[in-house]
Amino acid sequence: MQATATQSDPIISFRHVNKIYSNGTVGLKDINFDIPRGQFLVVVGLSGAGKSTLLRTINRMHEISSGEVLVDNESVSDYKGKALRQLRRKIGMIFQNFNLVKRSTVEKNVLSGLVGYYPTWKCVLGLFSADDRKRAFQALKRVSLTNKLFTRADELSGGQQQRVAIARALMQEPKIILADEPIASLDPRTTKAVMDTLQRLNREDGITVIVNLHSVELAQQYADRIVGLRAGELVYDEDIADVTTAALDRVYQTDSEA
Ligand SMILES: Nc1ncnc2c1ncn2[C@@H]1O[C@H](COP(=O)(O)OP(=O)(O)OP(=O)(O)O)[C@@H](O)[C@H]1O
Repeated sequence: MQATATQSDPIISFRHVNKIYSNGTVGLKDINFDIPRGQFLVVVGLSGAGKSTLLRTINRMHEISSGEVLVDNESVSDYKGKALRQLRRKIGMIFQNFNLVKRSTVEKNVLSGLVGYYPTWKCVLGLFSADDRKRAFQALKRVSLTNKLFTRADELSGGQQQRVAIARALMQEPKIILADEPIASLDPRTTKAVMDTLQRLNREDGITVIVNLHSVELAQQYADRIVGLRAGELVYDEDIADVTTAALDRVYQTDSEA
């Protein structure tokens, strides 16, 4: 079944991907594009354009209706059981609302990134090895938060919580990070800290990063490439060198204006 992927193969490919929700809403419409390894891709579009849906088809948080999503040349729809858990391990996910256990310490939250590696009961009981604790510390070092190891998550600022969420994702040693509006609830200064952290992981560790953003300005600042969705369709796809604000604005036209 496995076609071994080489470095030059795209890490993710969308082939005629359609997603229709059970209530009939079209989430994605014939999406076709490849994402090269190590790219920092930003997805933009109006609210409801399909950005979250697109991201969530990659780790199968959402099932597609037809077409294929390939990760490392393999169709994610074929993954079951252990293979699906392994797929999800190599894909870290960052959410707008951080998804931390607020009453737990930063260290425990970061260690919970190992949930795909340990039996769940071990995670629940907090039975982690000294080596894993060291890894958690290293992950926190990458996001500059080692001084908060034993602080409760709900005592941190939003930006710090998001960096804990990134450290948690790093415990999976991911090849891909999906970030769904990671800075939507942050102020400009903490936004920069979070985006800089994602950029560093992309550049230094070669992690492929895919970020959904509302801000075109931020997209232009951080992306290697920007794709734009409108009503579930891919209507824009440019490398950053070719991005113009005027062309990007068209992504934000409503159907009546388009
Ligand atoms: N579980 C669901 N059931 C039915 N329709 C859904 C579901 N989730 C999303 N949709 C619809 O699919 C379309 C795409 O939604 P999606 O959340 O992917 O957009 P988005 O671009 O991420 O929006 P936002 O920027 O507001 O997060 C929208 O019309 C939305 O209402």
